[in-house]
Amino acid sequence: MSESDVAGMRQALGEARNAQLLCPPNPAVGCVLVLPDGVRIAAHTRAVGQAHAEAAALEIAREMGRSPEGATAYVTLEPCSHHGRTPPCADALVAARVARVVVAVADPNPLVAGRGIERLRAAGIQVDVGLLADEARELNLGFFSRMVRRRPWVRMKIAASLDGRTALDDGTSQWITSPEARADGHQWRARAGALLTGIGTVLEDDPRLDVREVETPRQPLRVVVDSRLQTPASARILQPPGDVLVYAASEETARAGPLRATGAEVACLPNPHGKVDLLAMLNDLAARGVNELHVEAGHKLNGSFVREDLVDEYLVYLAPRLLGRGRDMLDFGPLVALRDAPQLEFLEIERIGPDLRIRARPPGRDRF
Ligand SMILES: NC(=O)C1=CN([C@@H]2O[C@H](COP(=O)(O)OP(=O)(O)OC[C@H]3O[C@@H](n4cnc5c(N)ncnc54)[C@H](OP(=O)(O)O)[C@@H]3O)[C@@H](O)[C@H]2O)C=CC1
Ligand SMILES: Nc1c(N[C@@H]2O[C@H](COP(=O)(O)O)[C@@H](O)[C@H]2O)[nH]c(=O)[nH]c1=O
Repeated sequence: MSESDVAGMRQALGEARNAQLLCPPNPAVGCVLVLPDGVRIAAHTRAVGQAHAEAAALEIAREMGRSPEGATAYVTLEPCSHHGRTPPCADALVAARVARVVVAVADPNPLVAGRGIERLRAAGIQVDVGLLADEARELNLGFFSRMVRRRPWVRMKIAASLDGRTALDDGTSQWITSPEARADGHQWRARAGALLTGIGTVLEDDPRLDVREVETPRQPLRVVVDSRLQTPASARILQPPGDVLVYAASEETARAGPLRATGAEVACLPNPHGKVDLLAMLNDLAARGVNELHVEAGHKLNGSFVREDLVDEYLVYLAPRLLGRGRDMLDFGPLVALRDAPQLEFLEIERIGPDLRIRARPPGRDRF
């Protein structure tokens, strides 16, 4: 593939990034059409139920009065071949008589993988697959996770002091990190399909757990893990905007009734210890279309996620202050030997205002 192919795909990836807040549960896809005279038309997936990237680019070409015939299309994900909420993009590209399609990565959905590419090739279109595939996959890691593993990509956000405390002993935690770091945290909230916390945090912090600090076209689903349904009907997390889902270990109707009356959904997924079954919950969230799950809970629930090896990525904000005694980040262990310590790799370390943002993953975690 040539330098201009790489440039075309880079532009398509940039387009896809612009769709990341907008289109969940659909993947964020970018498409760049390069017409035979070199004119470029770029588009990305629109909101759910509206045009996919390829259809959006073809529509722009039509509006410009330009024919896409003979064009090269750069797409960050294999064009779809099935009738979902919109018609198949592979058919639209065939009907538009494009000459060549460059695909970054094949669709991970086992039911449709490869079919779009086959459809294009069967129509005589040249199809090249695999350009900047890792970047394209990374951009939609949540969608890949839901399709392949049947669970969301779990990103755990923790805000702590440099000595690793997330609250004082009495539970006071607002605020440890700076306004800049908190706004950055909202950017990560905004791209998630769901935001999750535990009943301990609901009772101590009464969080809203919505997206306020950045502009967003959509509010994620808010999820509370609350085995015994202790969430008070007055909790701020139950207020608008957006939907709320409470996972319990027993559906005690006396407690579930008032919660449901607020509009929240209550789902019962017990584990053998009388708590919420976290893996079953992840499967359920995936079935509901959640690609990325943003966890913002206290040390107990965070610890359970780690113990069950369910965290795919850590998003840790460290403030340059010391709290001494107080709540930890993660309540798990004690480990009997250092070799048993879960191993991570740093992915990225950034300065956000006065704080540090560290992203880390278990090695090879994104290879599924
Ligand atoms: N700085 C930060 O980043 C953050 C700090 N915090 C701070 O954390 C503190 C609250 O921490 P914590 O009490 O640990 O709250 P959590 O949010 O971790 O909630 C813990 C509760 O979740 C319930 N739960 C249900 N199922 C499970 C399961 N499978 N595994 C574990 N827990 C389960 C348990 O209660 P039950 O059995 O009744 O269901 C448990 O007590 C507050 O002080 C808050 O300010 C909170 C969030 C972020
Ligand atoms: N203390 C602390 C955080 N705490 C997290 O933010 C939640 C409050 O959310 P909301 O009500 O939507 O503003 C709280 O329950 C906890 O999960 N976050 C941070 O970025 N920095 C901080 O210092």
